[in-house]
Amino acid sequence: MPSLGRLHLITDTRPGCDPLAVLRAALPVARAELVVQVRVADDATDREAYELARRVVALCRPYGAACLVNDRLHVALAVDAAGGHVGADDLPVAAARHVLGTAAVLGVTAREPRGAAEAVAAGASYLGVGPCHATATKAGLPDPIGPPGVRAVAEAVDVPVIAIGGVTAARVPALRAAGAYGAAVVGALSQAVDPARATAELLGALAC
Ligand SMILES: Cc1ncc(COP(=O)(O)OP(=O)(O)O)c(N)n1
Ligand SMILES: Cc1nc(C(=O)O)sc1CCOP(=O)(O)O
Ligand SMILES: [Mg+2]
Repeated sequence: MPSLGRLHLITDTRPGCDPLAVLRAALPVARAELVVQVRVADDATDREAYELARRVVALCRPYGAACLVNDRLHVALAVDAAGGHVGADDLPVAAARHVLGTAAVLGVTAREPRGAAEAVAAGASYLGVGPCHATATKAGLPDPIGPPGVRAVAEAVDVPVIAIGGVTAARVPALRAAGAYGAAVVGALSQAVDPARATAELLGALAC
């Protein structure tokens, strides 16, 4: 697997959001440190997911940034993305690896050490671990695990741990100290007044 970027930007396709504008601001700042995960609403069509992913891949390419597709691995393959991300309601990890092939990046959601180790054994390249903090971006999540929960997973696996859920630049140092390799964000960039500056702040925190 090529080296994984530390800052994962997950597209925010809620009404009023402009994920491509946020991406255009973030890319020149983060370049190959950026991983863009194309995530659309569950009721979005495959065609909508494909069109967004196709644009993201094209924007990322000149910067060497990777594009992953959440849930819909056929879309990842169709747009020649670097890989995908799956969780408990998606294809099982081994099946996802089979679909994507050995060279692809495969992210898997893990919330505790045992599930994390199983995901790695089944083919995960990295783990999305959270929710680290409370978040208004996604409903129905379990209680936040905080930096101690991140540490428990990070100590159980040998793949990069990407902290997710309520991540801000101010919260990154504690997550890094707990063993997180990087962080995935929606609101910290999508809701930022100045997404380029917010990108720089997150990257600065992740570099320490
Ligand atoms: C980096 C990262 N971590 C966790 C998730 C959550 O994935 P999942 O549990 O499959 O939930 P949905 O995002 O599909 O609603 C993620 N997408 N990225
Ligand atoms: C998509 C997603 N998955 C999570 C998980 O814990 O599985 S938290 C989350 C949303 C993260 O958004 P924000 O950075 O705005 O908190
Ligand atoms: Mg999913």
